[in-house]
Parts: sequence; structure tokens; C-alpha cells
Amino acid sequence: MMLFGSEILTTAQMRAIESDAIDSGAATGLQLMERAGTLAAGHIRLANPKPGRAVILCGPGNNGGDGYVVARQLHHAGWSVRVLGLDNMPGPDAAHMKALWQELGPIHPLSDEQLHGEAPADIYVDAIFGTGLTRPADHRIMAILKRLGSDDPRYRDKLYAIDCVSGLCLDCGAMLGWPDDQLSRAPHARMTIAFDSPKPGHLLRPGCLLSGQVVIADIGISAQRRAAATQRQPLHAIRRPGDAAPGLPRLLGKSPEGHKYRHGHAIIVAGAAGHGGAARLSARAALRLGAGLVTLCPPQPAMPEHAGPPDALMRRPIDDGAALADLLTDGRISSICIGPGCGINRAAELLPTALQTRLPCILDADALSAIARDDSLLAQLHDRCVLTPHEGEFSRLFPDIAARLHKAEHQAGKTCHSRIDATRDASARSGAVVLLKGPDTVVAAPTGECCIHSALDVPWLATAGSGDVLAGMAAGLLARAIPPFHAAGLAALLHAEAARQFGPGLIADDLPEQIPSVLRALEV
Ligand SMILES: NC(=O)C1=CN([C@@H]2O[C@H](COP(=O)(O)OP(=O)(O)OC[C@H]3O[C@@H](n4cnc5c(N)ncnc54)[C@H](O)[C@@H]3O)[C@@H](O)[C@H]2O)[C@@H](O)CC1
Ligand SMILES: Nc1ncnc2c1ncn2[C@@H]1O[C@H](COP(=O)(O)OP(=O)(O)O)[C@@H](O)[C@H]1O
Ligand SMILES: [K+]
Repeated sequence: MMLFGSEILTTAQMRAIESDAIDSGAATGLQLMERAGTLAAGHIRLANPKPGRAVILCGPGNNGGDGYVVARQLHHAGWSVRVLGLDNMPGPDAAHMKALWQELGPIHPLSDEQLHGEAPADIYVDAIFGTGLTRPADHRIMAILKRLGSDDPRYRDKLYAIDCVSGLCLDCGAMLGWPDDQLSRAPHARMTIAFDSPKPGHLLRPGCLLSGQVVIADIGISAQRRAAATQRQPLHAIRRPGDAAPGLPRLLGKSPEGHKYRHGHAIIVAGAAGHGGAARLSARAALRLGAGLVTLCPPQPAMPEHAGPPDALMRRPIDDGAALADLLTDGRISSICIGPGCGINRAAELLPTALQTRLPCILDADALSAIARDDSLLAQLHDRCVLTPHEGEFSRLFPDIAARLHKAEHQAGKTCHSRIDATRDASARSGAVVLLKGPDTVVAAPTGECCIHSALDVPWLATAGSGDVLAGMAAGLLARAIPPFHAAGLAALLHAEAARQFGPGLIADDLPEQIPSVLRALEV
């Protein structure tokens, strides 16, 4: 699907692919390490064309091995290199790389005192821990990491991380041993050079906030990755809109011979008087995304509140389940959105009717609260439903799954349950597509398919009503017969792009109005 870019690999999958490459004779471990370190050095040099002074921090394992290769390559490129490393016996590949470095220069102790005693450098390379981190770093390494994350201008904006910032769990994005309130003092890399494929921790918070620019170095194991692809549950990053073309214009465009009913009819259920704004935002978004018709359905007493623009919007009062059932006998209706401004009781009353039709459904806000308090509603969900919870709603819907996300045991390196695992579990349990909102939005389908959308650069999306617009966008896409998993991912992409194009000062009302320019830029 044109929506999805790089595959994202867990660390176990990455290790398995690496083993396949070695076992098949495609490459030796030493060759992979040489490529990894050489490519990392290349990216560092591209970002810093003039040779300067580098301090390379090498840990006890293969991540440290990569670091010794970086040190050698920068040295040969004319850099003045200082290496700080551990006095341990690493595995054979890293030991070999360490020995090669020792032919060129000394290894100083890997300690905070040594680091801070060094003359200031132009860059610092973090090759302490990579995918092999199993527990929080000890206090000696912690002191180094705190130094690198400090406000001291000697270290600011100079950090290059090999595979990841040390301490990061690449499977879930957590920083082992770092309480949430201290994360601002964790090392923030300028660039992370990762190998073959991004890992979940590069895209999930807080990892994505600490990784800087993530560049992916091709170490020559893509054939092994592709060969084993069907054995993995698919997990992809959603591309930026510009990269998602050329398929998107065809998907979102309208054919010359189409008429409005060809483009679907979305029903947006609204709530009691005084709460109509949310549903109207959803309705505008559904219209702007090209649903052929959109009907807003408040209860009768709230009808006057919806008299204003947009005139393209149809209104029809729905007072109860029977009225909704009557409306839904119109076979041209192709999606329903329930939740924004709906009221929990009203959502609870209308949901069984909506779900019985098996029409594509967006369930947001109050609909999620209604489902959270009534297991029988959860049991009625189906695979054409899309749930769009933020973290609070997610915790109410799936308290046990959410609790595992924040378990302290993970800080001890024992278990790891990421936002991806949580969203997948929620989707499997509910039988619906689940979109867990945030700057690192995760979408999962009951089939196990999953994708991540990064919107770190558009924090202005955190504004009242922006979720209502997202729900409406997804409703519009569902109305146009885009399958639920893709409709959800695409809504996340277009929503963020609308915010990106508008920029600071954004309020939710601006988002639907920005859709035409987003579509134009996509050449729809
Ligand atoms: N998997 C692959 O395909 C490749 C991996 N490479 C590199 O290898 C790295 C993984 O290497 P390793 O598996 O050796 O793991 P790491 O080098 O990330 O670190 C693990 C080492 O540190 C120890 N350790 C773990 N947690 C610790 C803690 N809290 N305190 C003290 N010691 C701790 C482990 O016992 C082990 O010796 C990757 O991140 C990458 O940099 C590259 O060389 C290229 C290919
Ligand atoms: N810091 C952030 N950066 C990027 N996107 C964000 C951020 N915070 C929230 N969002 C996005 O904004 C939307 C907010 O939705 P929601 O929490 O339901 O708000 P509301 O209920 O006010 O509409 C979601 O799409 C979410 O992914
Ligand atoms: K590292």
C-alpha cells in the first residue's frame, strides 16, 4: 500500500535476520560490523564535512564494536579521535575491531571523569549500548549519559548515537532507568544511525524525542529481511504525504463519471443542544475529504443549533435507536461516526443499532466512554469499526492492557510491552481497528497489521476539537469505501499534514479548511 514506508523491525527480528545473513554465508558478523561502523562514520562525516575532534564512547558489546570501527574510520579521514572504552573482553567481532583501533590509538577509561576531563570535542559518538541493553545502565554509565544530556554547551547538539541513544529500549521506546520527570536530562542525539530498518523505539516516545534525525544505513541484509517477511506480523511507518504519492491521488481523487452517491454518504451523529461544535467539526472534515453526502444527526431539540453553515451539510433529527435504524435502511449510507459531542448515554443508546448494520463506523470520544462502561457493546464491535482513543480513553477501554504499558518491571528490563503491542492487543480483543492517538499514533487491525504515524513536528495538533476532525476525516474516507485500516492511517497522515501546512496558531476549525490545499499539494 502506497501509504506505508519502511518496515519496522523488532530487535529480535533484526537479530534473526542478521543470523540468517551470517548462517547463509552472505556476510560474516565481522563484515556486518565493519559496514555498520563505516556507514555510521560516513553519515557523521556528511553532517560534519570538516574533520575535527571526536570523542567515541564504546560499550562492552557489539555496539561498542561499531564504535571502534567509527573511531578508525574517522581517524583515517583526518579526524583527531579519542576513544573511551571498557576494559572487558567483548565478543570476537568487537574484540577484533577493538584490537584494530588499538593499533592506531589508546583506549581511555569509559568514565564521566575521563569524559569531562577531555578537551572539548566537536562531536561525541554514543556507542555504549545498542539493541543488547538488558537492564538500566549502572551508575558509572548513567553519570556519562547525564553528562551528555546536560545543558553544558560542550555537549549540546554534538551527540551521534550508534543504533540508539544508550539506555533506550529499541522495542518500546522507553529509557531504562530514567524516571519520566528526568527524561529532559537524558541524552538527545543530533543524529541516530540505525541499521537496515527503523526499530519501534526510534518512533515511539520518548525514544523518538531523543533520537534526533534517524538515518538508516543499509548493511546489506535486505535480501534476508525480504526472504523472511511473510513470517512477521506487518509493521510499517506511515510515509510523509509527498513520499506516499503516486498512489494517493488515485485513491483520493474523483473520477469524471462519478456522481455524489458513488462517493458515499457519511452519517455524523451529534448530541444534545450546546454540544454541537464537535460533531460539526467532524462533518466538515468528512465533506472536505470528498464524501459525496454528509448528514448531521442531532436529536430534534438540538436541530436549531445546527442551522448555520456549511450549507452543503444535510441535517436530520435522530432521537433514538428506532429513528437511526430507519435512517440506515437507506442502502446508500456508507459510514457512521458516533462520539464527538454525542453524550455517553446517547452513544450507548444508538451504538447497538449502528453496529448491527455492520456499516463502517468511527467510534470516538463519548462512544468510547459508552463502550468502556458496557462490555456488551465491546462484544458487538466488528472489523469495520475504527476506535480512535487517546491515551485516557484507551486506559478506560482496555485498563489491563494499558496497565502493562506502564509496568515498572520494564524499567528493570524484564518485560517490554510497547504502544504497538498494546494497540495490537486492543484490536485483537475488540475485533476492530484501533487508532491510538498521539504524536506517535499507532494503528492496528485485528489481522495483526500495524502502522505508526509520527507527528512530532506538529504539536499544534494538541488543541480542543482536533480529534473530532480526525474522526470526521476517517468517516469521510470510510464513506468513500477505503478499507478501515487504511482509512485510519490515511486520516492520521492527512490530519497531520493539514496541521503542518497551517502551522502555529492552528485551531481545530482550521483543519478541515486546510484539506483542499493538502489535497492540491498531493495533486489529487
Ligand atoms: N544485529 C545486527 O544485525 C547488527 C548489530 N550491530 C551492532 O550490535 C549491537 C548489538 O550488540 P550486542 O548484542 O552485543 O549488544 P550491545 O552492544 O547493545 O550491548 C550489550 C552488551 O552490554 C551488556 N549489557 C547489557 N545491558 C547492560 C547494562 N545495563 N550494563 C552493563 N552491561 C550491559 C551485555 O551483556 C552485552 O555485553 C547493535 O546495537 C549494533 O550496534 C552491528 O554491528 C551490525 C549488525
Ligand atoms: N503533541 C502532539 N503532537 C502531534 N499530534 C498530537 C499531539 N497531541 C495530540 N495530537 C493529535 O491531536 C489529536 C487530538 O485528539 P483528542 O485528544 O481526541 O482531542 P479532542 O478530544 O480535543 O478532539 C489526535 O489526532 C492526536 O494524535
Ligand atoms: K548507542
